[in-house]
Amino acid sequence: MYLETLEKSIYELITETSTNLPKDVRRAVSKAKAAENAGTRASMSLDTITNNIQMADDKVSPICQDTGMPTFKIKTPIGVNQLEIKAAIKRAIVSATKNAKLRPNAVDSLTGENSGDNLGEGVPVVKFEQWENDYIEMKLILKGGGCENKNIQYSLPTELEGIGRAGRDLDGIRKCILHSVYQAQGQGCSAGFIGVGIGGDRASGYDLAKEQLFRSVDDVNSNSQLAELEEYTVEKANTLGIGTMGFGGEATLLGCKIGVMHRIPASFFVSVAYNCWAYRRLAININPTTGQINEWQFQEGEKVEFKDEDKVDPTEEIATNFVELRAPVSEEAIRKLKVGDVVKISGMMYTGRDAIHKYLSDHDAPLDLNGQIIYHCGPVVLKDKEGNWQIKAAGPTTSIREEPYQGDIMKKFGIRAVMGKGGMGPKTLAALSEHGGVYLNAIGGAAQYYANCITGVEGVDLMQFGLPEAMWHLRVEDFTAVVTMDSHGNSLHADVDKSSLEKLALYSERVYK
Ligand SMILES: O=C(O)C[C@H](O)C(=O)O
Ligand code: SF4
Repeated sequence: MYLETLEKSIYELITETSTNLPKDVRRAVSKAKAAENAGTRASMSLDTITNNIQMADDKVSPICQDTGMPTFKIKTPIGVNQLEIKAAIKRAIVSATKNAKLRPNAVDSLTGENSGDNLGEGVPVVKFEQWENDYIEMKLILKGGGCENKNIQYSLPTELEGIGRAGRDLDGIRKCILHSVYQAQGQGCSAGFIGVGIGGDRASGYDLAKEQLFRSVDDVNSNSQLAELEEYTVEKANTLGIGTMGFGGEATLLGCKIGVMHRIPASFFVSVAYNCWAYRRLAININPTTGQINEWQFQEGEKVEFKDEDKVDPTEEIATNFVELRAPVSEEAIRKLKVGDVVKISGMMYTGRDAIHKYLSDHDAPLDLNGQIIYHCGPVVLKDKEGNWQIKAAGPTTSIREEPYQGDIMKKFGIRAVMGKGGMGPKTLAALSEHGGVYLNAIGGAAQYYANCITGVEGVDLMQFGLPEAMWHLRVEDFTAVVTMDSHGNSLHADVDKSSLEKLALYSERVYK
């Protein structure tokens, strides 16, 4: 009975973490929204984000389609069987995946094969400790890949772009932390949160950084020097002008938590774990005799509900330069689009992410892509009772990973628009000019919001790459995104990068003597 109840408790923890954003995070997002100027792209993005948070909660569906690397940190009283707990975690993971609370995310690194059930070598991550308390504490974080890719580790002393030399002292640490926010730009779905680990070695430094992500957004560091640095970082990072999704704006960083540990003389690491706004982490206290949940953590304070009064139609706000797009799109129509335009797509689009881009670079496409729109997305899908595919969550993925392939593929197949998040680099920008194409930025993490714009799945190709990586043929209606790179050589991402680097340089002067 204990084991059954324990599995049920863990299943509940997974479901809540994936679908119901913690109260402290909601308050931080709500505060950011209040600080953003109405009518801007940043405030439109935050509206989409808050709508999405509410939809995920109401439907008990994933907030973001990337349900991340499930990471459990557990403390047990002496005598509790940890092997049984690990086995129960695995069973709960398999059921949560089956019920589309988690996307199948475990991929064999050598063969590329998706295990389909979120189990694999080293997945999930489960770490145990013992303690003297008489209950089990189980913490879970679902940290997605896009923000994980923006983690950074500095080895001091070092020379940093924009902000200059970072020495082996508190001021050098300060510079690394500010630089970490700059280098993430919008790619980790800003506005984000950072956990920082000072000291340790490369592995324990990152562990310490990630441990900080389990602190409450509103707590105050017990080390007064670090408390000051946390506050300083949030204040200054929000002057960099990166903004939500890197569109520019006031809200760039919603929280900074710093931990410190000893190091060995030759090493001095500052490790930064970046977490997107979809900051999914919760914890439960479990009765070790019954397996029942005694208490949920992160429950202090008000739960902000993002209800109807907040639901602004994003297209209404910036209606002046809003454009309808329906594939196949002509070169002429694409060349009319400019950075800043908001498009509303209806009709067909096709998903393609890492495996598809590599495949298309040396194979034919499974269908005619001339004039079509490619969406960088790995959705959560579920087959219904009639055997039809249902899209359960479908936000964009980080596009920059496709930079080596994108331009060539657009030209090879006549693709006119690619959509994802975080922007792309100079090679794609040049191809957009040459060929007549645009890059569209969708709001990262808004997986429920976008799933709602998908009216049907009309086919799927290349299933051998696994569900998230397959090419899904999606019929959509009023799917909204912003043109952030156009066919005239303009890139909002390049502009925001440049201006935020200039602002970062303003913090080169020593602050800590
Ligand atoms: O894998 C995904 O769907 C998204 C990923 O978390 C990303 O941010 O790029
Ligand atoms: S898509 Fe964005 S919100 Fe979702 S896991 Fe990746 S970084 Fe986070």
